Parts: sequence; structure tokens; C-alpha cells
Amino acid sequence: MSALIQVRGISKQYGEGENVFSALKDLNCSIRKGEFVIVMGRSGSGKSTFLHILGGLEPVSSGEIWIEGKEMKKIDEEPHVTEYRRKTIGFIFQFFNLISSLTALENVAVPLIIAGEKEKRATQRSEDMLRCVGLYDKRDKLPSELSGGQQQRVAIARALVHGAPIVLADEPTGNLDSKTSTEVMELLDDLRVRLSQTIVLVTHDPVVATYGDRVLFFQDGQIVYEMQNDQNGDRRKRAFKIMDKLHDLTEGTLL
Ligand SMILES: Nc1ncnc2c1ncn2[C@@H]1O[C@H](COP(=O)(O)OP(=O)(O)OP(=O)(O)O)[C@@H](O)[C@H]1O
Repeated sequence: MSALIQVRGISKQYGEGENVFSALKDLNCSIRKGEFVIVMGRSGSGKSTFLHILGGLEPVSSGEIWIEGKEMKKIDEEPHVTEYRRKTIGFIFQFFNLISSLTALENVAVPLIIAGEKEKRATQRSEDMLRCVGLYDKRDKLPSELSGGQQQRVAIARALVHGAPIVLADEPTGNLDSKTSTEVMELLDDLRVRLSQTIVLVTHDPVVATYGDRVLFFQDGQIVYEMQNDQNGDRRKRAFKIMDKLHDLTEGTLL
């Protein structure tokens, strides 16, 4: 697998003068095409900032990011950044962020319609995607008529419908119970393999983290440890190993 995302010495500062705060500090990493990368760390360690920067929602203060061999600085300006977000990135959030007045099908179709796809084709692709997440029969329901897990599956369908090579997920199971969380993770992992996507996922949950190929542990805006997950090993053992490491790094003050 070749490097899809290259992060070279990036830093991110918020504020100015005396109030300047460094959310990311000289951070380096490389993510391969098709990899499933988990980002963990205590609250405020810079996980969401990292995801937002990768997604083109925030610029870096210094350093370089290369995506598919292109330097992001060149992407960072309009109109390229909007196009980058539309074509290259699929976002999944903790609170689903579905549009409450639109049906499941219409929500999934939104990125395609915005990208200028004809309505008939957009509907067809969205129906196919809803089939993939097992919700075709709920296509005409509003978000309020769906369970939390179903809403997140609609959000996953929306994130993947335009075939983005990179999926960025910020605590996608943070609002779900453990059984639904497992279902959502199984689905995401299955789709990732079927659609050849690369996922970077932020979570506080060690069980969710077991789905990744690799776990990056953040502390004070830096990656302080990396763990390869043995996908053939026992999931419970993997979760304990991750939990132990988190405990070591945060002295039990993570959550
Ligand atoms: N727009 C902003 N202006 C100022 N400071 C910010 C801004 N966004 C984030 N920060 C600060 O940067 C640091 C990193 O924030 P970030 O949201 O990336 O952390 P996180 O690891 O995702 O935390 P959590 O697990 O609580 O979501 C925090 O101390 C936060 O207060």
C-alpha cells in the first residue's frame, strides 16, 4: 500500500499574542491507501483539529500535508478546497448532522446534488448506497423516525455516496449504545474494504479502536505512541491492550 496522506511537521495555533495556543505541534505521520487509522487521546489533545485540517476545514499554521501526491497548500484556497471536500473527503460526525426536514434518501443525495449530479442519477446512487447500509426500506423516513443507529447509517451512506477516497469520522459511535456502536463499526469496516476507502477515525472507545489497523495516541498536540492492531487476534484482548496504553499515557484521566 502506498502513502495516501503525508503529514510533515504540521503545527496549528489558535489565538494571537499572549493568547496563542498550540493545538498541534510539529506532527508527522503517513497514512497508506486503504488503511484504517484510529486517533485517540485525552480531551483537548488535538484529535478533532487534526481531522479538521485533513478535511480542509482548517488551514495549518505551518508544515505540509500531501494528499494523493498533491500539496494541500495548493488545495487550501477557494475554489479548490470546496472541491477537495466534495470529491476527496466524506465526513461522519457524532451527532449525525442529518437535515431533519429531508428523508433518508434525500439526505444521502445531498452531496451528489450539490456536486451538480442530475436528480435521477443522484436518486439511483443514493438508493444503492442505502441498500449497502441496509436501509433501503427506510428511504422515505425522516431522521426523527429512525433510531440513532439507523441515523448514523444514513450519515455513513451520505459520507460514502460520492465515492470519496478518504473518510474522516469524529466519534461516530459517541452517541450510540455499545451494541449499535458495534453494528456501525462492522458496517464501516465492511464498506471500507468493499469501496477501497481509507478511514481516519477519532474515538475515546477502546473497543471501537480495535477496528483500526493502527492506533495513533495523541497528547498535547503530538503523536506520542503508535500501536499496530493484530486483526487476527482476540478483540477483547486488543481492547484491553489499547485501554492499558491509554491509561499509561493519561494516568487514568482521559475521559
Ligand atoms: N477555534 C479554536 N480556538 C481556540 N482554541 C481552539 C479552537 N479549536 C480548538 N481549540 C483548542 O485546541 C485544543 C485541541 O482541541 P481539539 O478539539 O482538537 O481536541 P480533541 O482532542 O478533539 O478534544 P475532545 O476529545 O474533547 O473532542 C483544545 O485545547 C481546544 O480548546
